[in-house]
Amino acid sequence: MIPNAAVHDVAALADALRTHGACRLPDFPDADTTRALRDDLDRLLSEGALAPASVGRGASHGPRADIRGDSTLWLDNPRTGPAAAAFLAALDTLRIELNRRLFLGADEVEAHYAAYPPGTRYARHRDRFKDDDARVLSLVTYLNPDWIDTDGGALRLALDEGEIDIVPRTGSIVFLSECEHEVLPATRERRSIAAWMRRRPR
Ligand SMILES: O=C(O)CCC(=O)C(=O)O
Ligand SMILES: [Fe+2]
Repeated sequence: MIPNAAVHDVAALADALRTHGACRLPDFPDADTTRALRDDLDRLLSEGALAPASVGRGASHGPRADIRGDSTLWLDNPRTGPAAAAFLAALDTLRIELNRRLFLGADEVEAHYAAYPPGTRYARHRDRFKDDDARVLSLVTYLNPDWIDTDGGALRLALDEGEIDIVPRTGSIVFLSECEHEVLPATRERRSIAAWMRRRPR
């Protein structure tokens, strides 16, 4: 079982990450912020602002719909609205508090909007690249309030205690970036924000 925590209870969140490697934040972001982020993503999608995500690095870098089918836009892109900037600031506050408790040494936050068309997936992977351990903590926020379990699209996390499926409705899930996970296909478009707390290259 993955514990739940409130975002202001950073001690509980840190404890869950230490003991389970993952924690749900069912009430983060709050309802108003969630609505504003959903509206922002709605607008960006209607403007065609998201682009097919790439996988890999260097020469092998490029879109691979067989591995991941989402389209993305970074939250710090000038086309995003004020809700995106406010959410990045909230994530940064969380980063600082978690650093204090977990000694993550995370220097910065990065986040992108993502939309998975029906039937697309993200094959099992780690958010750390083989040659780069910059990402220490992953956080995914779901923007699909009327999602039902049979819509599919679960995030499947491979934790020490076994595989756990997260329904991508609302709220956020936080997990260690070294943990393997995959996004299962859904019957409808699946919207989210994927964020990472990471070390700056030194
Ligand atoms: O949307 C999710 O549930 C996870 C997305 C993911 O694994 C990623 O973007 O690296
Ligand atoms: Fe991932």
